Amino acid sequence: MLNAILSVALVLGTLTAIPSVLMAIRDSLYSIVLIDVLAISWLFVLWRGHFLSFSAKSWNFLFIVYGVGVFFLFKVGPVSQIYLMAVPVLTALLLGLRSAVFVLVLNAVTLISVGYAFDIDLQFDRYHDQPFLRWIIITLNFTFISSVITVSCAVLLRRLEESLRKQLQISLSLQEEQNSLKKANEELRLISAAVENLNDMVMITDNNLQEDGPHLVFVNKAFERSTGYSRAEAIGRNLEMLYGPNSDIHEVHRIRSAMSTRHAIRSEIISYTKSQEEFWLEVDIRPINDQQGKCTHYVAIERDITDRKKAELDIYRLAFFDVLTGLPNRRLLRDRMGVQLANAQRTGNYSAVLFIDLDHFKTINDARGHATGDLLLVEVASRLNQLLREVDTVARIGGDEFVVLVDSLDPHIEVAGKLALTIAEKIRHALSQDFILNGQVYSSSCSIGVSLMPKAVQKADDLLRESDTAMYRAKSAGRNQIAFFEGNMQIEVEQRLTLERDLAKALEQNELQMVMQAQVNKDAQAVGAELLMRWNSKTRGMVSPALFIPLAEESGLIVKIGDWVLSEACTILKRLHANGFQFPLSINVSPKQFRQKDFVEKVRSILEQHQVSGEYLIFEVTEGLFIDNLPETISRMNILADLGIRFSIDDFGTGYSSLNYLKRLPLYELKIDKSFVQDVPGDANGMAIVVSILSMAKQFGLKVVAEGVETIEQANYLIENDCDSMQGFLYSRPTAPDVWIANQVPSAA
Ligand SMILES: Nc1nc2c(ncn2[C@@H]2O[C@H](COP(=O)(O)OP(=O)(O)OP(=O)(O)O)[C@@H](O)[C@H]2O)c(=O)[nH]1
Repeated sequence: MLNAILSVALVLGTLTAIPSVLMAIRDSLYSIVLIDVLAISWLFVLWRGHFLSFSAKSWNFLFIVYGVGVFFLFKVGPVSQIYLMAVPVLTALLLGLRSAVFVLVLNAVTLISVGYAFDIDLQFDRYHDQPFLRWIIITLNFTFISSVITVSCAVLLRRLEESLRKQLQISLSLQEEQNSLKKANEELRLISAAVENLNDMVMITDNNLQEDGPHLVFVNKAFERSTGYSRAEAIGRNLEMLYGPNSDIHEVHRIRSAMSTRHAIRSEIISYTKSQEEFWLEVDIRPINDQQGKCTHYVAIERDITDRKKAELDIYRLAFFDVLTGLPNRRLLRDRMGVQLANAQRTGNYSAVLFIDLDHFKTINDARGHATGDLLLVEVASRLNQLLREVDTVARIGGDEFVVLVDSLDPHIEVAGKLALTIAEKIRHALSQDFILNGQVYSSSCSIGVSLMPKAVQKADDLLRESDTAMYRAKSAGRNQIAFFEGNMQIEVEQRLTLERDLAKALEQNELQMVMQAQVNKDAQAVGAELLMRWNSKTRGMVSPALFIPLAEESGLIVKIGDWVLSEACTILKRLHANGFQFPLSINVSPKQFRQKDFVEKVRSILEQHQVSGEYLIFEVTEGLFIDNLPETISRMNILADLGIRFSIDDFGTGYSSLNYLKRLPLYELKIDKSFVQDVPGDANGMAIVVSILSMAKQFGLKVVAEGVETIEQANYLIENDCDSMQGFLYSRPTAPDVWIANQVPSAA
């Protein structure tokens, strides 16, 4: 600022000085010329010189103006006051009010002292007689105006300065804000570029948990790449758009509940792409809060972990499953045994461990090669899996060794042992059926060791050892056997085994025979008869059918026995016909026999062989036949019905009891079980059952035979209610056909 004032003063001073100097020269006023030149030169030196400080320069400049003013006071008079007035104003401008006051005082002193002392003429025409008063008035007036102008200037300057400072501050803070805004913008640009190009999926949702919210407000490129949804398709939809049928519902609930309570959550969940392909996602969801701590959004960072999950699964499979058969291996078996043992100890229910080892497996390996041996092992695994329930475990623990874990059999050890034996029998039977491997037939068998749990202080390894020991016992007893670790159970097994062997022999040695029990109408005339089997063993005497028939079913002997029964029935029929009895014979057909693949063919060939029409045969089947594969059963029944064979449901009302199948089956007759017949006419429940069976049979157009009729009251009740025929001790005991015929001859003839 000072230099600007100096340059203005220099230019204007020079311009003012030129005419002044010329006129002074003309009037020979050389002192004025000298002062003008001196002042302009000094000004020039000050303007150019950089050796003085600001205040020194300012005081020099002020001194020049003051000096010129005082000089003009002497020489010129009135014009000097303008110079003198300029000095305090400039002082206020350059050095502040305090210095300006000093200059004002200096001016006043100069005016009064110089003016009064040298009686300077200032065109003030009054008080010439009182020169001191005159100079006081001049000085006061001058000082007054000069002070007002100086102070005004100083105040103005200060205000200006203050406002300038404020403006400077404002502009500084604006600058700062602009800088931080710029920085924030830059940061934002970088962050959004990073988020956009992240390999992880980033999804941001609003915080609307009502309706179908929260809704997506942002998804990055990785999301579009991984899911196949475009940004436009995803925005506005729910975060759960990625979940599907195999997403764990518990995890979905866990995520929902964390979001509803504004908590962060991490989860792993199966998700779906737009084209419904499954993939695993690791999900990390966090709430985003504003400055007041209120949740405004959620950010979800999700990563495709399908490969990791697959690797985990592969590792798990390798660690816990047998590669060849896919069955659990020894490690998983031991785990499950541990769990089962704990359960058994808690519930008191007995379970069983069956240790199965194939007999002479080495021979197949040696004769047909390892690959065929492997095929056999796979086939064995599949048969075992088919036989057992899902809750049971089938494991392969080495070479040709399999272990079956059967859960919760019964709270009583004897019952549990019997059940375990039945299962072991089923397995032994299943594995002794021929295997077809690569088109060739192989026969095999197995030895089974059984151990029951829990026993005191028993561990998984103890159980395995026990069943293994039992298995070796079965091997040493000749293979294709079952052995129990528990001694008392072993006795049962042996009894059963000998009974089974004796039964097989009984068939060969003609120890089995058929007896006949007539079925009569209301007039006590035979309209049919049921053939019943008897076993008169040479060594055991009469063996109860209740004992040997279930055994025959479990061991599979029932099929052979069934064929024999059919043949026998044909022979008996022919004998009856020859003696003039034209009624049909009922025989029992077990589900196992009925389900044999070649059953229909066998029936056809036996009928042909004996030259007997199917019309004279009634197959009594139980309701259990209709539980599995009903369509196949119906079609087989229809084929047999085409041969003339009729079907009767034995023990009706005691089993499956679904009326649905009655409509769909080619049935001829229902047999009321003797347990209901024995209750009539005394028991209200029994009567209700019998009456309802009779009326239902009528509705379906079926005949009814009542079994186990022993008293005349029972017979009368049944006749009164229109029962077609009766069978029981009241009319005849089961008798050998020849004896029956002989007894009937007089009346039949
Ligand atoms: N094919 C095939 N064979 C195997 C496998 N693992 C073990 N083996 C063979 O299985 C056979 C097991 O034989 P053993 O159980 O000891 O004897 P075995 O011939 O079955 O006779 P017994 O058990 O005494 O009736 C051995 O020959 C092993 O080499 C496998 O994964 N695949």
